[in-house]
Amino acid sequence: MLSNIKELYSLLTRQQRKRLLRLQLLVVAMAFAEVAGVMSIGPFMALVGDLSYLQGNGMLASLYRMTGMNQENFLFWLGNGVLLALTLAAGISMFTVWRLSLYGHQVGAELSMRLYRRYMQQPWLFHASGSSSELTNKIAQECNRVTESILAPLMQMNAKLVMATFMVITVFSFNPLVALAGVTIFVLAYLVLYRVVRRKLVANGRIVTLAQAERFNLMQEGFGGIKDVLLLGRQKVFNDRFEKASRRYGQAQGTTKALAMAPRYAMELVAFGAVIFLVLFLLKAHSGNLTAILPLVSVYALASFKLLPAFQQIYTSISTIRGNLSAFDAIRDDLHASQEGRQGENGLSPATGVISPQESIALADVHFRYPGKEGKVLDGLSLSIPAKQVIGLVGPSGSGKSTVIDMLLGLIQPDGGELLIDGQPLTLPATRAWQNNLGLVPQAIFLADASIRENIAFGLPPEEIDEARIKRAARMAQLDEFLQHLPRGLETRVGERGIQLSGGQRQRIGIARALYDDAEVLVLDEATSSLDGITEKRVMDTIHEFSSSKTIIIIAHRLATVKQCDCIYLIKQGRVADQGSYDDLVERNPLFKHMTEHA
Ligand SMILES: Nc1ncnc2c1ncn2[C@@H]1O[C@H](COP(=O)(O)OP(=O)(O)OP(=O)(O)O)[C@@H](O)[C@H]1O
Repeated sequence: MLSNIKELYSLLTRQQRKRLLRLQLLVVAMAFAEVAGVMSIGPFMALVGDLSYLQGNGMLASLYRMTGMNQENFLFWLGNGVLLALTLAAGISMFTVWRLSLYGHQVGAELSMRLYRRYMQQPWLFHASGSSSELTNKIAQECNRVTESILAPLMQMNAKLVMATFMVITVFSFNPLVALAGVTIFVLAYLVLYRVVRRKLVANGRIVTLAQAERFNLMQEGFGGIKDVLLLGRQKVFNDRFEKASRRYGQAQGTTKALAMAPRYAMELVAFGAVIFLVLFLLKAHSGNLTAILPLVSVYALASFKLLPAFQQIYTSISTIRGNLSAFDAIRDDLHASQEGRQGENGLSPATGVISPQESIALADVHFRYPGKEGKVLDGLSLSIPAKQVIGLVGPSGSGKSTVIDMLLGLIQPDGGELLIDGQPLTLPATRAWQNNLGLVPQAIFLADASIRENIAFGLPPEEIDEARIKRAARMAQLDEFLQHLPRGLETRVGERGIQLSGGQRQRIGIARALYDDAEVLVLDEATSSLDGITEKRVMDTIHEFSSSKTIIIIAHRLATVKQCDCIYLIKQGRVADQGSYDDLVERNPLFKHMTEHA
């Protein structure tokens, strides 16, 4: 557990470490205030028991003589003084606890920001081969567990440990034997309890992590594929699986919480027993003189009143941390990686500048294999796309067309071969500038639960959206007529993932999105497959209209879509099998001819 805490500390930024150090001063101040508050009760109780103390030579007697008050008044004001000391101590404690809790939660929030930033910066392949529910779970759930169940308890424990140490030292100075006996009893009792439950806590932590990941997965699968779920009648399967995972989660989490809190009652019993034993012991030692033992008993009673919850808090913190370390395990590697990434963050090319192809975009003898997959998807593929022309990519399903597009877009890097812009290889740092000039309409268009306007200007804050560009893009994507029928026009919300729209409407918003930035290279990956013949023709005519100013790459299964292309590449098993105009290919290529007949 200590090594994990050290590791967590190493993940803090320099400012966070400095702040933690400053907080320690506050923690020490709190401990002092608490101890002073407790100690001040001693002299007061001594005086209550025996007013003759005021006649002696002690500090209290000198103070009494200085004030010139009568005995009752002095006792009254002394009582008020003690109360003030206790109030001050409570105030400082409240303030410290507030600052500590704030610190823990701010660090937690920063960790989740770090993870979000890291995942957002990962290349396409990272996302293409992973699960988005896993990432969401790590940021939302595991980070929350680290915050609530590791960082926050650590902060609490930090304060209580310092306070308890100060308190024990002070009690020690009053009567070492009594203090030693008391502390030994408590520490031993807690140690025994902790040893007994430790294993259970670790096992529970793992169960919580696994069950929670499964719950997130089921939520994403269930709600994401609700249409299939409803049609296939799989609700029960999903419900059962969710129920099982939730039960496991509830059971483990409940047990962990109970195990962290349960010893309180046993410990209260031990504490009361100890106080009774102490009173009896002191009475015996002072031959039954109650006045003599009253101050000592009051200090011990108040000290244990403070120490008992402190011990309990330390124990609860340790068991909560132990039960949730698995949450830290789940995000540890990503957090380390995010720390390394932070240094390189400035190295990311800025979103400024564009690379504008004047002659050609080419792939030269490229090879590519998806990580973890056996065969090559692209196997020595070469093609050249003249600038300002319209090019079609066709081929059987799975032949590698989308992979070619991802490579042209700079989303994946070839294992061998090169992407050449005007004959120059595209370097990694220049990729951002290249992408600034690209517009893509993907097969599956992601729509956010926002207005049509916000979806066209995807990701831009509303104040930065250019109205003229929105209108132009909507017009070119043949959205005008559709928008006229909507009472709220561009303000209409589309529902999550555009659920309130038809496939064709979604596609046209996707096309408008690609046109919004007026990119010089447009890539349409099955972009018009959901449009009816007439709308598709209108969209394609508009696209062909600006073919003299843009380079356009079209993937289509419906071969009529690529009929007007200047050149068509036929892709087969990761290579270019043939190329030429539509008519040429129909005439000479049996596969192409076959495809036209069955399109
Ligand atoms: N993210 C990925 N991870 C692993 N393999 C992948 C991934 N994406 C695609 N593949 C594999 O690569 C091969 C080519 O896929 P690709 O999507 O490029 O083909 P395509 O010609 O565009 O197909 P379609 O016309 O059906 O869209 C397929 O066998 C596919 O299983």
